[in-house]
Amino acid sequence: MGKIYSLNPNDYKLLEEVGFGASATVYRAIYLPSNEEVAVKCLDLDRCGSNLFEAHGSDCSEYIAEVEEEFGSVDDIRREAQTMTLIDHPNIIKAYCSFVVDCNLWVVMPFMAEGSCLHLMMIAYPEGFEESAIGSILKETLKALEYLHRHGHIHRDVKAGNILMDSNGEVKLADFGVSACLFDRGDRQRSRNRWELHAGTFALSFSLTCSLVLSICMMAPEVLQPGTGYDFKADIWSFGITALELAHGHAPFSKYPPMKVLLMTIQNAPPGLDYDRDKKFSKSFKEMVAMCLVKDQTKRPTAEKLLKHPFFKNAKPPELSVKKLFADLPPLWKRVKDLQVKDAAQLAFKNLQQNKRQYLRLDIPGKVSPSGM
Ligand SMILES: Nc1ncnc2c1ncn2[C@@H]1O[C@H](COP(=O)(O)OP(=O)(O)OP(=O)(O)O)[C@@H](O)[C@H]1O
Repeated sequence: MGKIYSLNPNDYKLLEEVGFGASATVYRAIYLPSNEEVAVKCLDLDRCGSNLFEAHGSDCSEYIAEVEEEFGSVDDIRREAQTMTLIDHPNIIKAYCSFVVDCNLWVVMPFMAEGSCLHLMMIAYPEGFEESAIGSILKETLKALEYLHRHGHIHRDVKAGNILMDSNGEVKLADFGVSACLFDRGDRQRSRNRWELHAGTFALSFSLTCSLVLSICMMAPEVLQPGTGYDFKADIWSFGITALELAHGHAPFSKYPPMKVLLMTIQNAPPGLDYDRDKKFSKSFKEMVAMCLVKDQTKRPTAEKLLKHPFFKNAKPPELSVKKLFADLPPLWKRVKDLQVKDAAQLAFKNLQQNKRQYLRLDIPGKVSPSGM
């Protein structure tokens, strides 16, 4: 029997913010009864797809009733949270417990002291990691996918931002906010499918965490195309894109607007590692990525088969190749704070540029035209 965690929010002392996503903020926290370090993911239900909460002010019961009517019962959501607690694999973040606090869902999980691969690249490796670290990170992630697929789950959000690392080099796949159970039947699956809008919008789905999926760069062509079914092979595509993300520091097409990414994913040849430009990477790595990024999903390998590829057979244990990535860096909360400051500065600069453009376009009294007229 695993350890039991209390469902009383007062038993958790929230400390620094260590991550933020489309729908959640993640805190380092102390579980007071045992003085244990944990992570608490606070999902803001207000940011989950609709703005129902705004319409109801602070009346949470009315809000939850409306959520139930729209998306299925909150009991279903709780049941799915239970499934998360049953998942048991060394490369998958397990939820210890979850409960509703006001209009937030709190998910308590192990604290991964080095945060996500995405944050690490943003702070220290803007051009991506070296191949030996990539091999270890991908192998651990693939073991997690093999387990999930074997148990009938599709993760649906495989990306560098969902691969977490601990200070001993351990790697775990996180975020089941958008995972779906292949064995799901009936109303719950139907209500979820109602929220899967394809081409023309972002692929958007509602499940346990009401997550809004904006990770369009990672999505397989069949996921983005209306009317095409998809299965666990969609994770293999995202896994290939994640490999490129780790190799270059960003996903292919990430600088384009979502609609363009959607069209490029459907119409263009699949992205990959370039034999000339990516000289520093081995042939075996390039081949492995090319196997994942095949447009015809039936031709992509299963996770089980991919694990047998020579690229993974030769991968180093993560405590050798991953641990050294963060050897000289400040603690996670400090890195996250630095990123937030950088983001705010970039936003301020963008606004300034926009105001300048507006000023040059508008006929503002007292404005001196560039020609001096
Ligand atoms: N257990 C954990 N330990 C340490 N950091 C974590 C943990 N879980 C999440 N984080 C950090 O918080 C960030 C956001 O978490 P998460 O991806 O779960 O939120 P989200 O709202 O679902 O994001 P998105 O929808 O963009 O994927 C992660 O990228 C990671 O940096």
